[in-house]
Amino acid sequence: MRILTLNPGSSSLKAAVVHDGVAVGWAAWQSEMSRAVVDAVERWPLPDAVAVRFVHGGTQKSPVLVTDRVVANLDRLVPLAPIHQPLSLDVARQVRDLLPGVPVVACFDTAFHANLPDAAAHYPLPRQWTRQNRLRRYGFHGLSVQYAVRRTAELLRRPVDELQLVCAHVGAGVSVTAVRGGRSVDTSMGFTPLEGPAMATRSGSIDPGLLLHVMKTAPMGPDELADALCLRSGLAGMSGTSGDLGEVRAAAAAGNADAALAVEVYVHRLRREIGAAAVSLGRLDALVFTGGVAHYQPETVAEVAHGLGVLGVRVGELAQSDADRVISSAGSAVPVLVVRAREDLELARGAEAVLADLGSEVHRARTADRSEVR
Ligand SMILES: Nc1ncnc2c1ncn2[C@@H]1O[C@H](COP(=O)(O)OP(=O)(O)O)[C@@H](O)[C@H]1O
Ligand SMILES: CC(=O)OP(=O)(O)O
Ligand SMILES: [Mg+2]
Repeated sequence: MRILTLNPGSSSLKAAVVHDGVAVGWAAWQSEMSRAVVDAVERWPLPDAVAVRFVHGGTQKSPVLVTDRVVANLDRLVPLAPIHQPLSLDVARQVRDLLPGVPVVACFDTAFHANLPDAAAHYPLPRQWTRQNRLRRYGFHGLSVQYAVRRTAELLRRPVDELQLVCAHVGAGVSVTAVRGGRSVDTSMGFTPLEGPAMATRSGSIDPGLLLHVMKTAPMGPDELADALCLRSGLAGMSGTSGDLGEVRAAAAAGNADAALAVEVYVHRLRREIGAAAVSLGRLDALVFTGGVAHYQPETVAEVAHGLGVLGVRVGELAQSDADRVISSAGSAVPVLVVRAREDLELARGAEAVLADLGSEVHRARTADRSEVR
């Protein structure tokens, strides 16, 4: 079965064709996103189905076939993922128009975290707010984490059920998840993908009291505030350069003190979240890094890992490599791995599962029809 996978992230749109579980074509767009879907559809032969990544699926626990009703429901979640959800909706709408008759499946980042323990899922806020607004930690990057966990189990030759690990997804968005026996038990992103470590252009967690102070001293509307926290903060906001860590590092090396501080804060906050995730587990069997930064910028992974001796982590010098691998030194009490983010494979699995369910529903309906006739 050929699945076209479309993964709109905050800094790129990635497409892949996955044939019977194996990726056979890739493409990525960092700009001109409006042309990206047309390009992707024209580039490869007609697929059996299309899978689209949606970061927010609310309380949805598994992928679903995209219908007009599903689109309307996902549209309501736009305010909870303002820099991702509109793009995914746009991609799904375009692909349905361009490929009528080809099933489109929505796969959700949030699904992997749908069964978080209560203590991790709840915010200590007034009960009425929580009920009225369905406030909870949804968690994101679930498709990436789910793949990284499976790949880690393969590389360590251990069953997923037995592994307790921390997975840091370090891309334009950054999150840290604690996974016990293949299930998410805590994660740094929350009600929206704004909580947690500092990110490319997102602030990550900040003191809510600080926001109250800013709102009093320099009043602004919710849209302006959202713009500042989602697009003008993080590495970009602190350094005054860009959200790309490679560029911020280059600016720091050229003597830009703001850029140097931005990298320090970024690394510090990521370590802090890894420590917090580790204590949500009974023991730490592995620490896994995935995402664009983990893949392309090993110096950042090494720098983060060097500060994690308290967790029994030891990592030496690292070179860039395309291979998924264990990067910890021989004496490390905890294996550390870098695994390429493969949301494409997870998206294809989701689409295949939905199509298989639809196939068996049709089969059940036909069998029921026949027995009624008899
Ligand atoms: N070819 C590359 N060389 C160096 N760094 C890269 C490269 N590609 C991606 N990155 C790093 O990864 C980040 C994007 O990560 P990614 O996981 O692809 O983001 P997203 O999926 O959110 O768009 C970039 O900001 C950059 O820091
Ligand atoms: C959830 C999220 O932040 O995704 P991305 O890193 O792809 O922007
Ligand atoms: Mg991404």
